Order: sequence, then C-alpha cells, then structure tokens
Amino acid sequence: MNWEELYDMQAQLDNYIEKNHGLLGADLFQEKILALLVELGELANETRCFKFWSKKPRSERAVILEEYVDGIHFILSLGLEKGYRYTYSELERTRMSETEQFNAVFTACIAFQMQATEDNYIRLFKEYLQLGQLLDFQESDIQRAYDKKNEINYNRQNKGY
Ligand SMILES: O=c1ccn([C@H]2C[C@H](O)[C@@H](COP(=O)(O)O)O2)c(=O)[nH]1
Repeated sequence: MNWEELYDMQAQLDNYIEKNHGLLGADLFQEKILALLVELGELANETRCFKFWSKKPRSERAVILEEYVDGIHFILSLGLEKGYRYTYSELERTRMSETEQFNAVFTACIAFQMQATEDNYIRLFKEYLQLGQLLDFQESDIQRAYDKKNEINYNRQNKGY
C-alpha cells in the first residue's frame, strides 16, 4: 500500500474541511480521537461480532468496508495532526477474535490519546490494519474504498454538510 499517497490525499481533504469551517491550523486532536472511537463503535456494530444476544446477520461486506475506511481517514488525519507517518512493515496475522481485536484497537487509541508518542501511533495503526486483515480486506479493497469515500467527503463539504 502506498501510504504516502493516502497521507497526501488526507492532508488535502483535511485542509479543505478546515478551511470550509474556519478551523485552519486548529488543534483538532481530541475531536479526531473521539471521531475515531465513534467510527470504531459504528464498525463493530456493523459486524455485530460482540452481539451474543442476537441472531441477526452482520451487514454486507461493502457496508463494513465503508465504515472501516472512515477509521482509516481519522487514523491518517491523527498522524498528520501530530506529524507522524506510518510506513509499510510486515504485519503478523492476529490470533485474536474480532471482538478481542476491536478491544485492542480501542485500547491502542486510548493509549495514544494519553501519550501521543510516535510509538503509540504506530501501534494504533498496526492494530487497525490487523483488524482489517481479520475482516478479510485486501489492501486493494482498502485503497479503492478509501478513494471512493474521500470523494464523497469532498461532495458532502460542497453540499453544506
Ligand atoms: O477532518 C476530517 C473530518 C472528517 N473526515 C472524514 C472521515 C470520515 O470518512 C468522515 C466521517 O464523517 P461522518 O459520516 O461521521 O459525519 O469524515 C476527514 O477525513 N477529516
């Protein structure tokens, strides 16, 4: 995956959004952490992985992928906020269940909020990518869905979102 290209696209989108809302150069770290936690909750809800009390099936793959790339947007954006960039490294497949992996991502997100170090950022990024592997998303799926959602995010801004 060409993460550099995605960081550049994310920087342009964030800049566009900030300009549109009179927030250019504002510190949006806390807002973006909460936004990521909310997206994680939405993603978990679409998988229904933790709903042991329900027999309803999970949402379709495309819906889950769209939620997943919302999280990618905010993780990239958090890196830009702090001046950190994830670069490719070999990822071990997690042995955790989906539920355990979601909890690991939440934990990594809170650790990064408490201590916004580069190490904690990379940990968060890796946990999120491992969640993507568990959900069976290939890099090409993520790239395509990111591009699509990035465009939707511009259209929303232009329509007074
Ligand atoms: O600074 C920002 C703010 C929002 N988004 C994008 C990420 C998600 O794809 C989408 C979430 O919007 P809601 O659907 O949750 O409103 O907005 C950004 O990329 N950068």
